[in-house]
Amino acid sequence: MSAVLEIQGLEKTYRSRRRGVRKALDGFDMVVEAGQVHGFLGPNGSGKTTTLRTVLGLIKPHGGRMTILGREVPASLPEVAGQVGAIVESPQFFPHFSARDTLSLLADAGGVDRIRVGEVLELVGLRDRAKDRVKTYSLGMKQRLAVASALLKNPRLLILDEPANGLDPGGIREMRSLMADLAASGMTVVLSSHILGEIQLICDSVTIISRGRRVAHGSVADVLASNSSSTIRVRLEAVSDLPAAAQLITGVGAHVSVENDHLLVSGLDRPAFVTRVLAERGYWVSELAPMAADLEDVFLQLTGTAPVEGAHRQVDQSVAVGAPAAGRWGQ
Ligand SMILES: Nc1ncnc2c1ncn2[C@@H]1O[C@H](COP(=O)(O)OP(=O)(O)OP(=O)(O)O)[C@@H](O)[C@H]1O
Repeated sequence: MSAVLEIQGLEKTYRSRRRGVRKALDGFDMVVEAGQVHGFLGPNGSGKTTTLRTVLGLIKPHGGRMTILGREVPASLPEVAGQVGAIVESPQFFPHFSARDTLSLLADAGGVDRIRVGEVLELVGLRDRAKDRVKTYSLGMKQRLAVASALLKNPRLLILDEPANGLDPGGIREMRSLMADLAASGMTVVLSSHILGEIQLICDSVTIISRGRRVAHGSVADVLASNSSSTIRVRLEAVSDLPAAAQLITGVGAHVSVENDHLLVSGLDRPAFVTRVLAERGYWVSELAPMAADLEDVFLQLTGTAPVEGAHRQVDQSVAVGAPAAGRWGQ
């Protein structure tokens, strides 16, 4: 596999008289392989938009290296720009234009054959409303139009900031299948989103950013596996035996919590040991199951943004958890 987008050690510091100095990107790394749908995740204010805007040459970084399709950017942006489609922050459209007029105008300006307008309208599901004025569109329909405009050039790399924003459940599902179709056609898609269940369904790989640094990356399966705790759920044939069983397991060095109808056990190298310890004392295990973490669990854990009872987390309050990855090119 070859990388379509590589970022190494990206630095960006914002300075303003009122808010002082704010380090938005602090040595950030990211690698996106060809043909993948790559999820870019992070809490509010963690640096996602700054990264995407920097990649697109809209913001000047203070350090680091970036390549798109193997070419250094921003220096080579003029050469690669024709192969990159992007929506970063909701684009504004003329409210009195129809979707077809809007896309025709953009096609003409970008030297794209007008035949492509009909194709992208079909792809994003706007064909039947293409002649209506944009001002009559719902938020989700405007979002579809934005995606259509990014697809006009049939780009090799498509970058979408929150593409599912404002879409209804049916629209989200359609967006998911559109992403899958685009990736199947060879396009590489990078999408930032806060809808983690959706990312888990759509994406082949992810990068998680927290406080301007990468805290996890890789295939969704690997990120889940390497960040899942080794907690196992233990059920017994008799619920009334749970407290005594908990004591026994604690006695062999595991950490145990007693839940309603099961135990949660962690800190054991060999989970099957639980079965033996309990069986020896006549307690019969009816279930021994590893607890599967989902992307939301991992995200909350890595970014330190899980809700805390009685506290109102402030946007900059994510905790730097875990060291940033080594960040060599091509990793
Ligand atoms: N123009 C700017 N001037 C000063 N600070 C800025 C500017 N743009 C962004 N920041 C700050 O940089 C940090 C990163 O912001 P950024 O918009 O990249 O986050 P984000 O991950 O895209 O957040 P969200 O999920 O809320 O869109 C934040 O603390 C933000 O306040």
